[in-house]
Amino acid sequence: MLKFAANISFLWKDLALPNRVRAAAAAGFDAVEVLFPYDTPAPELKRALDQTGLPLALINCPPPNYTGGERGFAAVPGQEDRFRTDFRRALRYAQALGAGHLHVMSGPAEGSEAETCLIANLQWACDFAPDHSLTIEPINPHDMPGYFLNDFDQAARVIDAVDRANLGLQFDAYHAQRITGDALACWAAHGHRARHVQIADHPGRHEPGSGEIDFPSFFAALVADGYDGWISAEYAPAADVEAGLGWLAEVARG
Ligand SMILES: O=C(O)C(=O)[C@@H](O)CO
Ligand SMILES: [Mg+2]
Repeated sequence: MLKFAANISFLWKDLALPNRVRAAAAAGFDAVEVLFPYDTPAPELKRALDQTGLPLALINCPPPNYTGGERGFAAVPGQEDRFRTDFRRALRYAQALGAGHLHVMSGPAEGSEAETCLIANLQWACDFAPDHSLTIEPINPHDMPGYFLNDFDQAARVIDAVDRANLGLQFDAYHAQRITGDALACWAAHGHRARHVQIADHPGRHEPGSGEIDFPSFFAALVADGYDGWISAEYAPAADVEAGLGWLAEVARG
């Protein structure tokens, strides 16, 4: 059975973070994910998670000092010490909250030197946290110009080169559609590497069903392929969050 998480960095933005967890539980989600939870004291968030019983599926690395700064350092040559410091902090936060995955952001870079740097940093991180699941996510270059990891073949190459069991692909159907023009074909090629899935339709990055991605077929492919990880709703609600949740009942749960 497919399991759905609410990305509470995108959903219920008008509420305080702990209350977004409560809203996700009330709306029927099975988990939450938070991109950058670091401005909220971990015990406050933990209390809401414990009260609702919702697990935290994922957080992003790097942690603090992110706001207004770069989107990670993992692929930036010369920033290896910064990467390690950030990673250790993010890991502590992930462990305090029981976060399932840590999404390691590659940051702004280009070229083969950056790829070599990313591979070495990920090998270090995987070995530093062998019991923790790490993910990398290709992000489309229109939304995040200059971000290093912007292609699924590139992500596959990096994952294979890192060669650690605790690193996997974060497959975002919206980015897959925007990068390749065909999210389903992209899933067919790369889904076997996926540890975590995120969804939004394209264009617009709104609710599934609002754009061109065939989500019933996408969900059917996940089921057929035995995908058993989280599917996180990482979209900008077209209007009210609850009013846009018809897809959860109708499309995803049949
Ligand atoms: O932008 C996305 O898509 C993500 O999943 C984020 O983790 C990037 O911050
Ligand atoms: Mg995403």
